[in-house]
Amino acid sequence: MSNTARKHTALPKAQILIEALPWLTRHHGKTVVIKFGGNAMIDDDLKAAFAQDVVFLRHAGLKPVVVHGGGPQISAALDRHGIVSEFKAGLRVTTEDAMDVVRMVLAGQVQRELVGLLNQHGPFAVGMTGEDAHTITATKHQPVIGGETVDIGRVGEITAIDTGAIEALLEDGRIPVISSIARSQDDGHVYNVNADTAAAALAAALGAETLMVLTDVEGLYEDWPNSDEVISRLTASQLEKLLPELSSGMVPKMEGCLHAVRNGVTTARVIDGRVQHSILLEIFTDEGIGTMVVPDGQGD
Ligand SMILES: Nc1ncnc2c1ncn2[C@@H]1O[C@H](COP(=O)(O)OP(=O)(O)O)[C@@H](O)[C@H]1O
Ligand SMILES: CC(=O)N[C@@H](CCC(=O)OP(=O)(O)O)C(=O)O
Repeated sequence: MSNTARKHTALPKAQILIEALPWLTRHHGKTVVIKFGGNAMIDDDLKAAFAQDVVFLRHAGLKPVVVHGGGPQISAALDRHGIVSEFKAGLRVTTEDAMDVVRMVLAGQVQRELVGLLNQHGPFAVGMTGEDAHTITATKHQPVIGGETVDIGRVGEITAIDTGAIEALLEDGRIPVISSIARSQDDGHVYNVNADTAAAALAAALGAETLMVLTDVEGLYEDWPNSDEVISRLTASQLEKLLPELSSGMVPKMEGCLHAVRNGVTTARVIDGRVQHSILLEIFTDEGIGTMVVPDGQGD
């Protein structure tokens, strides 16, 4: 191929990079908390593409922080240990024995895998749990279901976030990868925290620009499970009205998005993690591809 022909074939690629420039300019130096849900970790290609996207953001001058889930992986491990998985109010009933398995799977398996994938691109990822350096502190969560307080074991309600360790890592150019386990403020043990809740609390405490929640649906469906019409944008107040109608995994996700935008985060997005490079797709589309939650007063 001649030099001129080579230049011509490269031109569309240059144009694509330039198209991303406004987004990259707006987000330069900003912190982005990305929650990777266990249900979105479907196959190796998808996980590898996720790692590429996160490293891309890091090289583009953003500060990505990864918070990961692992619900299905925990359920499979509990099953192998002969422990039955039960959820109440969208949260896993976590006995002392189950807690050991939760910690082993999140910190020893899922987090290690993501750290390994990210570090194929350079010495970036550092794995930690909310226990480390008092990053996440919690007390026993006691949900009220049907008017009664229910004991769901070692499930934590976040009471404090210390962003010191994460900020030091970001300052050093690293990518923190955080498992949703909290230290207990009550005893010497640990608590199981829903990963969406942990990601939202961290996004707010870090003053993140964006919270991106990658899951296994296109976004928030308007009338789930009857229709697949995705709500593309909603304000905090609109979301608040909708919360009582939501079910299962969407409850902590949307409560988290609401908490984030009510506490300084500019946008919270629920996006389809089953789509390869879904994070980069957000950069190239103005409104994004999933559901975007914005603070009140922004186009409502
Ligand atoms: N209104 C809704 N829109 C989309 N999904 C919903 C809705 N209500 C409940 N869901 C359920 O929430 C699930 C996502 O939450 P979850 O299973 O906890 O995923 P993750 O592992 O990514 O956190 C979806 O797969 C869907 O079954
Ligand atoms: C208290 C509670 O329910 N904790 C979750 C933590 C993992 C998680 O949230 O994983 P996903 O994001 O993949 O759902 C659990 O035990 O499944």
